[in-house]
Amino acid sequence: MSQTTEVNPDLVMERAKCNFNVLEVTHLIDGGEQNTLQRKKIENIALNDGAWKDPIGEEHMTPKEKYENSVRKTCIYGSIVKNELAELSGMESFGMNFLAVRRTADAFFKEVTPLLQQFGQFVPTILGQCTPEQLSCWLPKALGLKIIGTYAQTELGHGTFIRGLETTATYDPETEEFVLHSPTLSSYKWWAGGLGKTVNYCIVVAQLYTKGECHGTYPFMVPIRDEDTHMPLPGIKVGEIGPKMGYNTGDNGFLAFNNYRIPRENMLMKHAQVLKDGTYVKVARHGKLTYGTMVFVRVVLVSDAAFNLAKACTIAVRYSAIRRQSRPRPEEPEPQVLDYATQQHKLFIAIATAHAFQLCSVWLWDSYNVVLAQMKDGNTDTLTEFHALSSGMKAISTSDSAQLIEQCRHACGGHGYMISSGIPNLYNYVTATRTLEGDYTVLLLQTARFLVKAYEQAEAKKPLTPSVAYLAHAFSGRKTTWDSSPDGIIRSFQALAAGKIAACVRNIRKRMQAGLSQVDAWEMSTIQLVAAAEAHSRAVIADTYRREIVRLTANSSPNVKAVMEQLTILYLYYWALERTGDLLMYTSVSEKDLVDLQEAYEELLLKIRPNAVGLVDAFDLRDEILHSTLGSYDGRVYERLMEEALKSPLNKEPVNQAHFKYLKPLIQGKL
Ligand SMILES: CCCCCCCCCC/C=C\CCCCCCCC(=O)SCCNC(=O)CCNC(=O)[C@H](O)C(C)(C)COP(=O)(O)OP(=O)(O)OC[C@H]1O[C@@H](n2cnc3c(N)ncnc32)[C@H](O)[C@@H]1OP(=O)(O)O
Ligand SMILES: Cc1cc2nc3c(=O)[nH]c(=O)nc-3n(C[C@H](O)[C@H](O)[C@H](O)COP(=O)(O)OP(=O)(O)OC[C@H]3O[C@@H](n4cnc5c(N)ncnc54)[C@H](O)[C@@H]3O)c2cc1C
Repeated sequence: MSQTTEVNPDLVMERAKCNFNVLEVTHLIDGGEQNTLQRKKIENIALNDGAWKDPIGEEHMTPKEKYENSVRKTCIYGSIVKNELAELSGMESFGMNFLAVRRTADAFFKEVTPLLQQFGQFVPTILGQCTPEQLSCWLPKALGLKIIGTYAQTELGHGTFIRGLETTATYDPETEEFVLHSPTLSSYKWWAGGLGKTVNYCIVVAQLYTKGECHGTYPFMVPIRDEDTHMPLPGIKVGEIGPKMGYNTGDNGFLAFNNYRIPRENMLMKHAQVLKDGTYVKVARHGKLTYGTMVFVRVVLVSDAAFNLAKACTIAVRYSAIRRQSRPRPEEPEPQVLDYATQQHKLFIAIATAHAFQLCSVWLWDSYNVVLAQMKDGNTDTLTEFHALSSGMKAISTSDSAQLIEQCRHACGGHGYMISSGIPNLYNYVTATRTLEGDYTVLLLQTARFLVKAYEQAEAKKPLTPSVAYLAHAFSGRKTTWDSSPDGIIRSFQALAAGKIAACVRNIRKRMQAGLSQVDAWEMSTIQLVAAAEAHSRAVIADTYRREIVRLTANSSPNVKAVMEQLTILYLYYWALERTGDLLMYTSVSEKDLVDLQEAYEELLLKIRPNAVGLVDAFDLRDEILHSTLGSYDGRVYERLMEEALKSPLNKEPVNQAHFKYLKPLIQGKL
């Protein structure tokens, strides 16, 4: 942890007040002491020589300078973490090295590296979609950065509806090549990260045509720029899409093909093949295995949501400890804003949520590895449930994380609005993750498809998979009895998810009986279906968080156990209070129970308050990674804000020329 000599006295006081061993919680979050040591080792290698520093503040650079600076730092960073990147050669290796690379990358890039997609999607797609021969050809090149690539699926006209993509890959048996073509403006590839200027290769998702028949979308490895001159190859039109809310150093791009030819071997053929004569051979047992990269990235994004939220609450809690405002008791000094109950209400749920998502992401990752292992043995039975689960968790974690990061900004008042606070960049990054890799609503509707089918299984008394086992109790005809214990609240969350799914099924059936088609009845019910999928995903998250904390703290010291338990219960109370209407509908909760719950919630905030700074210190986020004037370990907030203000190019001269050119003539009435 970085410590400067002078630490703000309020933070010194807060750290003295903390009653648990901060390092023990850090180990818990990292998944064990060895992981913490390994992470710190990589952080030291990547950060200690200051290579992440910018010549001038990135926010003062032009877009072109920002991009070039980001490429410069990518090359430095890539050479520093070369060994760790090379280890990403198996999807199972999403361990501490991957997470440490992810964390340290944020010291180098306030927005993103143009090579994000090289490791976020290009390498994972090679790993998941290639035959062994293709893998041995492309993986070493991609991992060794001999080729730089991205993943171009989305088009100007379609992102969500993959089956609607228009780019075509038509097999020509005469030359044993695929001809890639963009027939319309809406078929232009759009969005792929790094495509604008950086990459020379691209995995392109296109509609496969052979022998006059369309076989759906498949990925193709496509060289788009000359490996020597980096010029776009003939038949390729490529460029950058322009300024965005965030990701501005990521050169997202567009791409179009004019009857562009690639060898037959460049179709990624793990799940289907086109033989030399043009015969199409389907290998995969499950129709959606070509969507595998998306499933992988959705799992990664849950961990990313946790990490970014941890950063935001570290900033906001440390700042709230040093910020003093208002004088409710005239005889006393102004309190730290962290002492206001409303401030605690804004912030402590953010800490608890960061823990919840972190633990869920590890659990989801382990479950994913089980699914992958089964698929290696040819068994795809669990993929459907996993797709529903990962879709729901990705949707909720990215959306909640973005909302809570914004709440952290509110908690920092005016200074939170400064770019130098670090929060705006965090928000701009995370809010995009709600959309990319599958939009929030769209993914929850995928979860809902699975839930409706699971409900029908339960109704028919057929066996249920673990994440929906609670549906077996949905047919008792009685409201679930309210019980404010943690297990009782989780049962209530499951009851309201079950109630909402049942209501959806009833509505769909009613509408179909009234003459609507299945598609129309489903469409009319989608508002409720999204709510049901949200309730289900929240029940899974609450249950997983609680179970994992109980398991992980079984041998913890008493105070660590206590504070971890308090956060878990806070999470449960918070969401119960957010959903009082639903609880009244689907459980026996009474008005008095809810009044008691609100009171218990407020008391819990008071109990957590002395440990708040210790809790965010336990995330162990180095100042270099936080990039925040408000959130540094030493709490020298005002000094840092002033230092940053003086870096503004407008402060380089006492009077700006605009005064003489425009204002003075206006003042003198000469305009
Ligand atoms: C040197 C520097 C180093 C720096 C290192 C840094 C390292 C950092 C690492 C960073 C990590 C991550 C960064 C990631 C950045 C990501 C950027 C974003 C990239 C993108 O956005 S890429 C584009 C993503 N696009 C999407 O997600 C599209 C969303 N749409 C879909 O997923 C689907 O099309 C759909 C909406 C789900 C519907 O598809 P479709 O119409 O074909 O299917 P149906 O609705 O008809 O359903 C049929 C049937 O299939 C089931 N199903 C659907 N999808 C799946 C699936 N994926 N798996 C399994 N089953 C699936 C569905 O449930 C139906 O089943 P049923 O018939 O009901 O039984
Ligand atoms: C920063 C960023 C980086 C990206 N990087 C990449 C990349 O590297 N490669 C790549 O291929 N793509 C990339 N994308 C694209 C991204 O995957 C898509 O934008 C995303 O999947 C959403 O699709 P869309 O834009 O088509 O939204 P749309 O589907 O057009 O969504 C518009 C609205 O319609 C709603 N909607 C759509 N379909 C339905 C439905 N069936 N039912 C109900 N509502 C619906 C949505 O909920 C949303 O409210 C990136 C996007 C962003 C923002």
